[in-house]
Amino acid sequence: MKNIKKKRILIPLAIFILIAGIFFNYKSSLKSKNIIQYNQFLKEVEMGSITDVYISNNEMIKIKFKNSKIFYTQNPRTDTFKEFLLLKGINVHEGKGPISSDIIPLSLFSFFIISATVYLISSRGKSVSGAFKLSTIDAEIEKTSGISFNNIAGNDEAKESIKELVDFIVSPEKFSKYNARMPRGVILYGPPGTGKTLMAKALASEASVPFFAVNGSDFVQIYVGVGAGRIRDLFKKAREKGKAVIFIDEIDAIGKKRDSRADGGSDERDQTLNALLAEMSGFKDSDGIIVMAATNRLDTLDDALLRPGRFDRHIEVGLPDVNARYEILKLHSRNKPLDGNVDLYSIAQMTVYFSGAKLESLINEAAILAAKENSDYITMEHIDKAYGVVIAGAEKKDRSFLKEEDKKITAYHEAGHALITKLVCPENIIKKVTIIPSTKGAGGYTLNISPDRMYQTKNNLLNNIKIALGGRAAEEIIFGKENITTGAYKDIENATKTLILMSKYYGMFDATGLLNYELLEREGVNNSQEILKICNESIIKLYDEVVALLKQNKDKLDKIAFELLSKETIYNDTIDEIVTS
Ligand SMILES: Nc1ncnc2c1ncn2[C@@H]1O[C@H](COP(=O)(O)OP(=O)(O)OP(=O)(O)O)[C@@H](O)[C@H]1O
Ligand SMILES: [Zn+2]
Repeated sequence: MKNIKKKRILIPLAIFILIAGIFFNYKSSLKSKNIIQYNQFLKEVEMGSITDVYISNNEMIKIKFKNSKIFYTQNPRTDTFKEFLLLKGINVHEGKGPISSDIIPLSLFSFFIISATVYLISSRGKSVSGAFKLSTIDAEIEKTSGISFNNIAGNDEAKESIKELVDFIVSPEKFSKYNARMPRGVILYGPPGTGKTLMAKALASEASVPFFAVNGSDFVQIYVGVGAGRIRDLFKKAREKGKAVIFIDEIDAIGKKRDSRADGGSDERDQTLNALLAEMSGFKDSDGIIVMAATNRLDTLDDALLRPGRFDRHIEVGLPDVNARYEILKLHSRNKPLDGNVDLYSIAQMTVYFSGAKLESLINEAAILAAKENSDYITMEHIDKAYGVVIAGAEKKDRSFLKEEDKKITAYHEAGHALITKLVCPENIIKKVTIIPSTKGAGGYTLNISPDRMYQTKNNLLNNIKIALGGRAAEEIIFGKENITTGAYKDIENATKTLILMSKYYGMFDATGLLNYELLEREGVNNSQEILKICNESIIKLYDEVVALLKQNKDKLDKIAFELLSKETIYNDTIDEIVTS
């Protein structure tokens, strides 16, 4: 009896001494090792003399030179440090870095002691609560304090939708009292680096709840059943905390549509997906847990994920337009010494198709260049140089490569849609015209809202076709018949669909009469030539009318295109102003 008591005191004491030993050993090993200044480190990186960097959370990080010598330098703790090194072709290791040989025996010994303690405690009846289970995932609670919606510029609509969720987490009772179904799953979709993670963090932070972040790919490429176990574990952890935001980045890894998967779907993924769906339907509305998932493409996700009660809120997070880029640049240069000659608005203008992440890295790259030169300020020259670095580091498919000419084509194409809308359907409201690509359109898009009607008249339908043709017609007028582009693909598809409906089902053309051609076909009466003829004749006539209309109003077309080129996104009032002037 006495013996055991003694042991209980001895063990923590031993552990304490050991840990202290390791700590001092580590500190003194740092002291005795070579430290180089961060400036010097950057120079060495440029010269290509560094092969490996071990990123950690420590104050100093370890670096390995070509000649295998080990040095330490200050940890810059910037978000893009890793990418910066990778772009320079340096091997980056995350975590603590290789344990130096002098620490290994001590570590082994302390591991032995700790294991023994755990064994002792557990043998006294308490369980180790899955601490060493394979199925646990490192869903650590990430720090979100200090991140608020103010740290996110642009994407106002997405921000508004997410702000609404704060209330659902903070006071779910308010909604459950009315039996209102609380949103459980939210999907944020849009191009990489547009701030999806940032939005999820801001939600957790503003609601003051823990934030659990995992990546979809953490759940695959492991043994069957483990992914599902990890999901259950993640939710268990979150539930233990009460309210929480769970963030699953790259949900595609577990939630891709079956037919689009290269492997035709694996049991492992299905099990993981099922576990996720089961967990999501498992918690009560009043729990105050929200699951957010991020993807670059909504259309690749399995429908099972998107059904009501699951991820039924879909919020688009798009690339910033020029004003949003200006705001993002301001945000990220707030704590940096900018020279007076730096004009952030003109930088915003030259960074079309840049994501927030890319703008952040542009500013950071410029800061590194300034630091290397020991310059007091970050100047426009640094930013120009950094622009080259960021562009060069980007992949080919990246849109920031798009030339000025493409921007002009998109601007005229969208201006054509907008102008025809106002000319043929003045009652329509153009919510937004933009040349920034999104999921709504490959080039840009024109969001046009017609008044609600019970029926569509023949005239309405013909006008819709004209609006669709406005894009191509503008291209032809401005750039010539030989230079029309593939950008009208969707427009032509829509126009064709409408014409087929009008002739085949609605009986709207004299030439094809009041007949339902589908029924005729079923009865063996094949009249598809008639349909083809009327569709083709109609579209030629409509297109000619659209071209004539645009030619008559070419000054307005130019004005709208010009506005689009300078502002990238314009709204109804601007267009009305131009059209009615
Ligand atoms: N709208 C924005 N306002 C301010 N900073 C932004 C914005 N968008 C992106 N950033 C910057 O880019 C970084 C990366 O953004 P984040 O990780 O949130 O993007 P993401 O959409 O989740 O990207 P991914 O799809 O690659 O996961 C942010 O930490 C921030 O510094
Ligand atoms: Zn179009």
